[in-house]
Amino acid sequence: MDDAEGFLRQKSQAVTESIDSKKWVWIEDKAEGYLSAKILEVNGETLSVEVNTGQRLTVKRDLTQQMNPTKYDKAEDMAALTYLNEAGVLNNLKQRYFSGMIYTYSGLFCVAVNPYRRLPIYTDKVVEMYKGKRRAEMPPHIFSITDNAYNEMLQERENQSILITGESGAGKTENTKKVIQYVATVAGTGETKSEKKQNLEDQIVQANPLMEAFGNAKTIRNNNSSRFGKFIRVHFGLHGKIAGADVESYLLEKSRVVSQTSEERNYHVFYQILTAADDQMKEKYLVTGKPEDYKFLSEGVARIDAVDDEEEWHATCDSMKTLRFTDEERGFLIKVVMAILHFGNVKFKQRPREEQAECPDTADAEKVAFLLGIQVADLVRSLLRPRIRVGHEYVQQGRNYEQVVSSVAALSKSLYDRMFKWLIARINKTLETKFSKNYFIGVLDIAGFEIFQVNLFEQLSINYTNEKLQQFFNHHMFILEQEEYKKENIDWEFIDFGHDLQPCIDLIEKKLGILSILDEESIYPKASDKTFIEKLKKNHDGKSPKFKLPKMSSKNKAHFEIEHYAGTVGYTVMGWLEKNKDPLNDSVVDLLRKSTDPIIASLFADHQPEGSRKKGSQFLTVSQLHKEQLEKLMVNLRNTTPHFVRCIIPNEKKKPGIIEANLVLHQLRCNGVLEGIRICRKGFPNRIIFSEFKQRYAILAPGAIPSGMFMDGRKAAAKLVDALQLEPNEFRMGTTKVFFRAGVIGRLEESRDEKLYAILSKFQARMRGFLMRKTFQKMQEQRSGLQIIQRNVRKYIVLRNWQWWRLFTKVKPLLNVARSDEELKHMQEEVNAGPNYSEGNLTSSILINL
Ligand SMILES: Nc1ncnc2c1ncn2[C@@H]1O[C@H](COP(=O)(O)OP(=O)(O)OP(=O)(O)O)[C@@H](O)[C@H]1O
Repeated sequence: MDDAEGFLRQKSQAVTESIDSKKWVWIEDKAEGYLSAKILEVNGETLSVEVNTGQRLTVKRDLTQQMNPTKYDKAEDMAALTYLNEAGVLNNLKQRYFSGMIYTYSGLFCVAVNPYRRLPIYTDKVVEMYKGKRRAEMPPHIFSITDNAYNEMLQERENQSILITGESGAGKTENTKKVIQYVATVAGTGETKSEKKQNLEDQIVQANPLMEAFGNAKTIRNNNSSRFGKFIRVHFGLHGKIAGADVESYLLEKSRVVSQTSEERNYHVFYQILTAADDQMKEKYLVTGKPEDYKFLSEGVARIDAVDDEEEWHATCDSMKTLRFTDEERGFLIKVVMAILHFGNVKFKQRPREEQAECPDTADAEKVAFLLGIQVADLVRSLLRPRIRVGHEYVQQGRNYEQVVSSVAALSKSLYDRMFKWLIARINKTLETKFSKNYFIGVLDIAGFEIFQVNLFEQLSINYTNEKLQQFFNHHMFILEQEEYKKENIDWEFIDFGHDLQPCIDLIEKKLGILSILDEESIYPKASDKTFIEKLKKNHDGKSPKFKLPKMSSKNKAHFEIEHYAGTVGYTVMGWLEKNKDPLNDSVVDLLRKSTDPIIASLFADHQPEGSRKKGSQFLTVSQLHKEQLEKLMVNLRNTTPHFVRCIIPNEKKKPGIIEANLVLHQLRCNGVLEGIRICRKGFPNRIIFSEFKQRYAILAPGAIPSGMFMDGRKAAAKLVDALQLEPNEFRMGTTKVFFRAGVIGRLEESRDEKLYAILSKFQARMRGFLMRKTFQKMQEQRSGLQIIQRNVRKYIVLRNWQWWRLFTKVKPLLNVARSDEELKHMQEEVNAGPNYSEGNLTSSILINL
C-alpha cells in the first residue's frame, strides 16, 4: 500500500490507555459535543463524575452516554460498536480523522470526512488494490463502494446507484469524481486514443471539468461549489466494459447569474472567458476583459486564491475538444455568457410622471442583440413595451423601471439555465454510443439537507428531495433487514421504517399539500405570498402532524415550520409565488426563438407564452418540474441496488486536522446516519453465527454445553442463551445466527471480560506462586551452599596456624622431590638399555619428566 497504508488502515492501532468502559461515560458539552468523564460515585440515578478537564460534576445517568471499550477504538464499521450512541459515533469518526483515515462505515452508509488535503489514497496502485475485493476485506474507501457496486452489477445483473450527499463543501463532487475515476480505470473500453479521437472513458472523465466551469462557483463555504445536482449514469456492456454515459442535472442556482454576495462569485466560466480573452476574442465578443466592468460580476470578488482563470479556461476548452464540441458550439456558449454580461449593463430610466421606463443609451443593448442574433430595436421595444395577450388580441403594455430591470434579470437567468441544460444535453450526445448497454451505475451528487437562519423556497425543494432520499434509504434498509430476518426464520413484527417519513412527504407533495397550494396560488391572479400562507394555515394548522406555526418568540421570522426527519425547519415565504412561476418576458423570448443563431433559437423552443397557457397544457411551475424530475429519479433509483455515501464537512475554516464537533453532529443528524442508528436499535443489529457465539461466550456458562460430546450449533447456542438468562425480547434464534438487540452483546462482552479477568487473575496467582516457590527453593539451596563454604573457610582459618598442619604443608613437597629423583634414575637406566623407543613412549617419558 506504500504511502497509502497509514491512511487506510493502521496496523497497530494506537490504543492509548486501556480503560474500563464501565467506569467512564460521555457527558454533553456545548463546545466539544461530548467529553469523557470518569465515574467517581453512583447514587441511584445520579453519577458524580470527573470530566477529563479535571472538573467534578453531578449528572443524571440519563444525560450520559455509555462509552465503548477501547477495543472498539477507530472501528471501521460503527454498526459493530457495543454502544451505538451519538457520542460513540462522533468519537470514532474523530479518532479516525485525526489518524488520516477519512472513510468509515456506519452499517449501510459510508461516511467520508473531508480531509482538506491531498491524501495518497486515490492512486492507480490503490485502485488495483481494491479491484474485486469484498467490502469486509479492505479498509473503508469510496473505491470499495464503487468496486462492490460494479461487481454486484455483473454478478446480480442489476443496475446500481451510489448516492452521495452532504452539505456544501463536504466533498460530494470530489468523491463523485473518484467513483468515475475508478470505473474508468477498471472498466475502460481500452481503446487507444489518438490526436483526433479520445476514448470514451476520457470523455466521461472530462465531462466533469466542463460541467464545473458552467455550474460551479466560489461560495463562502467552497471555492468550487457545484450549484446544481447531478445524476451521472455510466452504462456497461454485458462483459462489464463501459458502453456510454449520460448526465441529468437538477436545480441549477439561477439567482447567482445576476447577483452574488460580496465574498462569492458568479459561475467560473464568466471569469475564465474574460481573463483568457485576447484582442481578437475581445473584439469578437465586444468585451473589455475586466470583471469589474460588468454589473452582474461587480458585487462579488473577481478572483480565487491559487486559481488561474486563464489556465482554467484552457482546461475547459480542452474538455470541450475531448467531448468533440465544434467551434460553432464553443462560440455559442461564449456568446451567451458574454451577452448575459452585457445585458446586465443595459441602463434604464423611469420616465418622469409616467409608469414607463426608457433606455437612454442602447450601446449595451446593441451588444446583446448582436451576440444573440436579434434586432436591437426589437429587443428594446420588447423590454419596454412587451406585447401581451388579452383575450384573443395582443396589446402593447408599458413597463416601469422595476418591471424592466426584473425582466432583464429573469431573462438572463433563464438564458443561462437553458444554456446549461443545452450543455448537459450536448455532453450526453457525445457520451451516447452505439455499444449495447446492459446495466448502469448511477452516481447521484446532490446537496444534502439544509437548515439555515432563513429558509426559502430553494431549501424546501432540497429538503423535500432529501426527505424522499432518506425514505428510500430507510425502505431499502428495511428490505435488507427483512430479507435477513426472513432467511433466518426470525419471529419479528415488521415495521417499514420508510413509513416514518410519509406524513412529512405527504404534507409537501400530496393533494392540498404545500406544493399544490403553492401551484394553485401561482395561477390565481390576485394571490400573493400572504394569501399563500393563509391558505397553508387553513389547510394544515392543527391538521397535519408535521406542520407547525412558529412560536411568536422565534428569531428568524419564519412563517411556518415543517418537522423533517433531520429536525424542525422554519420556512420564510418571500417571493415564493414569483419563484414558482418564474415569469419571462414573452416578447423577448419570441425574439430569441427567431434568432439568427440556430442554437440560441432552439433554447426557448419549448417555452409557452403566459397568455397561451391553457389548463392541462404542458406548462409546469418550478415546483411541478422539480417534482416530476424527482419522481423520475426515484423510479430510476428504485430500479437499482443503492449504495450510500455521506460526506461530512469537518470545519468551516476549510482547514485540515480540525473537527468542529457540533457541526459534525448536526450533519450526522441531517444526513440520516443517526437516523440509521435509531432504526438499527429498533431491530436486532448484532448477529453472530452459532459456532462463534458458542466459542466466545461458553465461558460465561461453563456447565451449559456438555464437553466431549457432539451437539449441533443451534442446540448448543440455545442452551447457552438459556444459561445466560437473557430476556426473551433481547434475542432471536435464527437458523444460522443468534440475533441481539443493541447493547446486549456489549453486556455479554463485559461479563466475558470480567470472567476472563477472574480466570486470568487466578492463573496469574498460580503462576506467581509457582515461580516464587521455585525461587524459594533455589534460595534455600544457595543458603546451604553458602553454609558449606562458610564452614570450610572457618575450618581453614583455624587450621592455617596449627603447627602440625604447617609442618605437613612444608614436608609434603619434599616427599615429591624424593620420588622424582627415583624416577629420573629409572629413566636413565631405560635410556642406557638401548635405542628401541617408540614415539609414544618417548613423548610420555618427556611429559613425565617435565
Ligand atoms: N477526498 C478529498 N481529498 C482532498 N480534498 C478534498 C476531498 N474532498 C473534498 N476536498 C476538498 O474540499 C473542497 C470541497 O469539496 P467538494 O467541492 O467536493 O464539496 P461538495 O460537497 O461537492 O460541495 P458543494 O455542494 O458546494 O459542491 C474541494 O475543493 C477539495 O479542496
